[in-house]
Amino acid sequence: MERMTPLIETRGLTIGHNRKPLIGGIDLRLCRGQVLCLLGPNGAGKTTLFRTLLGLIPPVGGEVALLGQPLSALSRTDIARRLGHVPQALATPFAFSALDIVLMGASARLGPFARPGKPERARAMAALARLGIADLAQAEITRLSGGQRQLVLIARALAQDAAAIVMDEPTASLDFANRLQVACAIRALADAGTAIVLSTHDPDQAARLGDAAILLNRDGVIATGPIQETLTEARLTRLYRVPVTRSLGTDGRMHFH
Ligand SMILES: Nc1ncnc2c1ncn2[C@@H]1O[C@H](COP(=O)(O)OP(=O)(O)OP(=O)(O)O)[C@@H](O)[C@H]1O
Repeated sequence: MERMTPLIETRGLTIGHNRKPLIGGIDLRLCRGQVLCLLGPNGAGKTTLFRTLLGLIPPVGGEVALLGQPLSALSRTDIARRLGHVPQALATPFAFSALDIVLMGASARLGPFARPGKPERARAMAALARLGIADLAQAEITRLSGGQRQLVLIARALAQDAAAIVMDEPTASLDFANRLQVACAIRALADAGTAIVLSTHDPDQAARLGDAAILLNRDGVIATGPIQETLTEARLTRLYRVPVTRSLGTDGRMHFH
């Protein structure tokens, strides 16, 4: 029974700010090992949806459940146990080490005054190792490349031991090589069981990484469902309000122009 409980589920969710609805009718269901890609033009409401899923702003209507529990009944620590967060970029001027940053995730379950101990350090190191960056543990975060910093942020979410992670444009500021490396790391996490919701402005990336997609613009939810059926020419044209064509590469993957 537990295996069937979605990690994230929304029912009739309306998101918005200060009780003013932005988008309604959001019905999501995300299970173990799935990657759900959120696509939409600037200002559509992707960050607003993430902040709602994380319990940082209240829904204007409808419900969010994490592992079957209504979000409204969960404390911040309970939410952190269920849902990790990878922001677009790390905004810190401080010379934290990569390990310091990941320890923040590993300590998310501790009380506000508890100090991380051996188990938290072990969890943090294991998360760095899973992303192939254990050798960067002592490196100063300000000296890492954008791609390495993004992997550290993903390791921080992983060290939280949450079953699901939301990622706000995790590859937005990265060059081509770093984008591929981070995308591979994300897919590997999902293949190992983590559920991931990510926003992206790149339909090719969504086609490569995603199992499902949700398309949002100011008109609302344009489509949601399995990736192949959702990323159609007609729907992307409607989403972005420019003509979009879809082709199949020699690798069998969908590409969009
Ligand atoms: N704190 C806020 N208070 C009121 N309105 C806000 C607030 N934050 C965002 N908005 C508005 O909500 C709408 C959706 O913004 P949001 O940041 O969720 O879009 P987005 O899809 O993440 O955009 P982008 O792709 O540019 O990151 C925008 O019109 C924005 O101006």
